[in-house]
Amino acid sequence: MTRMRTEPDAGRAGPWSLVVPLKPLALAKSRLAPALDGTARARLALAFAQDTVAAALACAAVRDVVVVTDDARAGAALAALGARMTDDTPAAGLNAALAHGARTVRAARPRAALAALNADLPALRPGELARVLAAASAHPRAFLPDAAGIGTTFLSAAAGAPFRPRFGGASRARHAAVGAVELALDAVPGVRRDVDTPADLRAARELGPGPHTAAVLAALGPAAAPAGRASPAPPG
Ligand SMILES: Nc1nc2c(ncn2[C@@H]2O[C@H](COP(=O)(O)OP(=O)(O)OP(=O)(O)O)[C@@H](O)[C@H]2O)c(=O)[nH]1
Ligand SMILES: C=C(OP(=O)(O)O)C(=O)O
Repeated sequence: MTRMRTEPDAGRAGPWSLVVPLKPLALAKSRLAPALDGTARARLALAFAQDTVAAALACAAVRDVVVVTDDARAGAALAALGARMTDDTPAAGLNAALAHGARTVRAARPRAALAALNADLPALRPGELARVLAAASAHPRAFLPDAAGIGTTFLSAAAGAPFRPRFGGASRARHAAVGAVELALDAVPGVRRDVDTPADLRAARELGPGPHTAAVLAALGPAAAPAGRASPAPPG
């Protein structure tokens, strides 16, 4: 059964609907296990999602953010920021979750401009996301590779274009193979910096994570991400 909240963001000016997938927190971020126990991983997974969603909602080009998740605690925390929630498709995986989120958006607005954005971008800045969305507007379908250059953190389908998510592992090549245009943008490191491994977490800390992640890292202490600063991300 799908639950949708009322639209707290109805009336926002931006054209883009973002679809943000989020696994149940207890299962998320398993590749951080070498550095962090399950409780810490769940806290960080939620903080990453909060910083991602807060930055997305602060971007003027964004009309609304739809989070696809079965996690009630995460859903409540992200709804409190102004995101809309929809349930996951049971055990069908990431691309099915994204397709479901896209259908949910387009059920109400069939030609809506859509973009998938990973929930693990703790150093996302609204200004960087605005540059990515502006560049994506020039193409029916576009994507941004992750910081490692192997995966994808952002995939768009402009108004009326089909949404063809092929996330998971080496998705950069798959998104190119299905005809999405790779965006060649400098200076959007926060949009590309997904956090999968302890090294990624250190890199995000050096970029400057948002306030939710910074607070969790401070509480976890230096062992969580030894190098770099933990101050909140500056605006823009
Ligand atoms: N709704 C939903 N989101 C998913 C699913 N699988 C992955 N995601 C989300 O997709 C994004 C990218 O996933 P991963 O980088 O693999 O994140 P993860 O699964 O938490 O990390 P690992 O456990 O290390 O693989 C994150 O925002 C995940 O929460 C799924 O089956 N359903
Ligand atoms: C989901 C992806 O990869 P990862 O799980 O490595 O973040 C991806 O980049 O498509």
